[in-house]
Amino acid sequence: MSHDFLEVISLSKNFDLGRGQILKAVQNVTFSAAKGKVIGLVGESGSGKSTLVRMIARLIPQSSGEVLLDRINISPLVGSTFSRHPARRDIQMVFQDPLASLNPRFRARRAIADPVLRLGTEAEKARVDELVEQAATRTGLPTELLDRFPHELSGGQRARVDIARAIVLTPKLVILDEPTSALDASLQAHVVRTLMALRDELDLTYIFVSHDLNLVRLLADEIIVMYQGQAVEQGDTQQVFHDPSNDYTKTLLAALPHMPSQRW
Ligand SMILES: Nc1ncnc2c1ncn2[C@@H]1O[C@H](COP(=O)(O)OP(=O)(O)OP(=O)(O)O)[C@@H](O)[C@H]1O
Repeated sequence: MSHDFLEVISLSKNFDLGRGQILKAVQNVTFSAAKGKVIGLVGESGSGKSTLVRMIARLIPQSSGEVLLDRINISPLVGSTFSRHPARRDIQMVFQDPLASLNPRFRARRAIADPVLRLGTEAEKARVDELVEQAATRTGLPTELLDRFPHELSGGQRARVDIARAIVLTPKLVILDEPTSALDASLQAHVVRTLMALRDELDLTYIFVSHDLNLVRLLADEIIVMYQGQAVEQGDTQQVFHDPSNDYTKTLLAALPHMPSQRW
């Protein structure tokens, strides 16, 4: 039977707010992604995007539902249990603000080496310097910057350190949570081009979380629109943009300035 590389099945998350109040942050979201595809996840603030991707990355447990990566059901594993599982290295996340996610006391070289030292095989650990330099080169970070601390780098360079760290062990799934939102438009375009080149080179699957519908339109093969915890619209990106079925999506799209549908 054919299967998609990533399968998310009816995934839900309830937060107990106390006093009998339950917040349904994510409700029964189902989607799948083939290898090498980019899934764009959009929706307003509070719609459940981060909660959904944090469950997929096994940072938090789901209330119900399943996540399968390459047919392995990883949904029983979370946090430290997942960190010891062989599938852990296959999923990496890139966060919104590298200054917040990078350890200020680690030079870029050490930051990028971190997944190798924690999750790599003995053979990979033995060639950590080579792997770090390869990842830096792949992400367009000049290797002479590897001995700098995060505060000694520009925003674009920090974003590249974060991406290099995510790809150093050549994962299969990379979750990008608003990775370029702290950057200005021209830097954003550079970083996005780098991400697309890496996707092609390493056959990565991306989940790209963004407020920016125009960016998602250019990048994503498929799109999921979240609204109040539910996936209210999902499907082929061009189809969703040309013929949205859901009223909320129609409102979102009507608010967009016209953009040519070029690719990066
Ligand atoms: N640990 C938590 N405890 C209680 N409620 C939470 C928790 N984490 C998130 N929420 C709530 O779940 C809902 C979804 O939040 P989430 O961060 O997933 O949204 P989002 O779409 O990623 O928003 P943003 O674009 O602002 O990052 C929000 O109402 C949020 O307040």
